[in-house]
Amino acid sequence: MTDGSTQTSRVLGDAEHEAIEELSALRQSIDNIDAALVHMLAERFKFTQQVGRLKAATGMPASDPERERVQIARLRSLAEQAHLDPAFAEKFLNFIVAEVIHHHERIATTGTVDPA
Ligand SMILES: O=C(O)C(=O)C[C@]1(C(=O)O)C=C[C@@H](O)C=C1
Repeated sequence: MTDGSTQTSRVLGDAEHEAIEELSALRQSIDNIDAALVHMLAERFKFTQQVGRLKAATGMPASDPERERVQIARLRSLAEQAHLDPAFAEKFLNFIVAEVIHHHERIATTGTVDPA
């Protein structure tokens, strides 16, 4: 067919094809970053479990609000430099630290972070 509507739909088809290719490439990079985040978080939790065992063995409290204050100030500043919302960076750290504190408490009471 040579009418205008068929021509329009062929051009749109090419644009859609390019958009799908671009979306796929962007998603590959997002998947790589998500994988890196999981690996980095796994390493962080390995270290915090060592901290939990140290704190439990020596009777130190699970949480350290002064340390958290310093971490939040540092991450907010890094986030600003990186053009990431500092409020999001703070929420993200708080979310992780809350889980770490649960782990510390479980280590102190049961000796392990594994659920009973
Ligand atoms: O540094 C500590 O004392 C920790 O227990 C680790 C950690 C953290 O995940 O960064 C967790 C809990 C504390 O309140 C402060 C920091």
